[in-house]
Amino acid sequence: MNLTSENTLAQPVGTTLDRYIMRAQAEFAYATGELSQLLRDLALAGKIVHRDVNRAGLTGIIGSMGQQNVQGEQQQRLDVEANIRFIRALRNGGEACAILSEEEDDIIQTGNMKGRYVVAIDPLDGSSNIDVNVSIGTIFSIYRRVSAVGGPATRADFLQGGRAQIAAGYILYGTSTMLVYTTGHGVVGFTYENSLGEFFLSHPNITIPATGPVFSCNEGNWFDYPEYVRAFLTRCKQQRMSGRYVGSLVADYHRNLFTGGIYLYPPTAKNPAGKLRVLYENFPLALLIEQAGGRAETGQGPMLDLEPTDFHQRSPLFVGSPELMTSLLAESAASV
Ligand SMILES: O=P(O)(O)OC[C@H]1O[C@](O)(COP(=O)(O)O)[C@@H](O)[C@@H]1O
Ligand SMILES: [Mg+2]
Ligand SMILES: [Mg+2]
Repeated sequence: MNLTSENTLAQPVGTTLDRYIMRAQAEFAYATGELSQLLRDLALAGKIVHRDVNRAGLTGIIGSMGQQNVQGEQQQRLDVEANIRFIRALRNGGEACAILSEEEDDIIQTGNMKGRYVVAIDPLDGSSNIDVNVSIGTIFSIYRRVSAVGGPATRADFLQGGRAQIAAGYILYGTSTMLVYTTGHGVVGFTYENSLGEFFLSHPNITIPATGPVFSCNEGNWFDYPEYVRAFLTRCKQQRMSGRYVGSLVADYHRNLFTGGIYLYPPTAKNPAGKLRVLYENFPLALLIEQAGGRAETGQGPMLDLEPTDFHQRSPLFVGSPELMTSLLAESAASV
């Protein structure tokens, strides 16, 4: 037998998401498999949205839907498409009793009354980049319900607070499609293998570098930024850090997670309470970053300590490498 050919033959393809989830589940004696199934349902919808995103220009799922969502934002066709895909997958999966989506005014009761989980979701993040072929994503947050199993979900199920999340993650539809999530035991990343239709383990233990070369914010809002934010950004520039801003939260966040850096969406004149939504953007990304060794803040304290009051509540978001966050907070403290 020619050894070289044996070494090159049948290269292992890696650990599928399914297998990884099963192994992780086996580590928890009390695990019932419901959360595992929920993660699979999200991954399935993610695969379909990956396909829809990839061929949007051919299938005509581009452009505006000609209607607004509860945020007063123009809905893109892919926003609506992705929303339908995730709701359907979670409804059919049977584990989520209710869903809160960026694209829906109120809670969606799935009819899975026995379901023990609720999901808050941003089905398509980075809507302004959809039609220009720039990376976009999906962001999700999972809670164990506090309402009685067997009945409808309630507001309280979604307003438990960021530290009550039992899992959170995102799917990035970029140069490759990746699923990144945490169940409170570190952060793990999977890459989608198109030809096999499977997510494979590619990043077993993601941690953010203590600092990094990147600051990320929409400087078009510069004149609205609080003084301490401008002072911090000025120092970043004096240190010749690089400004990087895709305009898709998931893509900017993902880059910084790997290179080290800081993402800032401060209050602006247009969004005095901040632009990004607490329940399906800020909380899930804050849980992930803390699990990866970074920090997330509102400007008034840790993001995960914010007590949510409304489904589509917004807040400022500052998130990234611990050392950069510490110096931003020092700037803020000095400005008081
Ligand atoms: O255009 P701006 O003001 O910089 O805002 C961009 C931000 O808004 C968002 O597009 C908001 O998310 P959605 O696309 O899900 O509404 C973020 O992805 C992005 O970081
Ligand atoms: Mg978003
Ligand atoms: Mg969105």
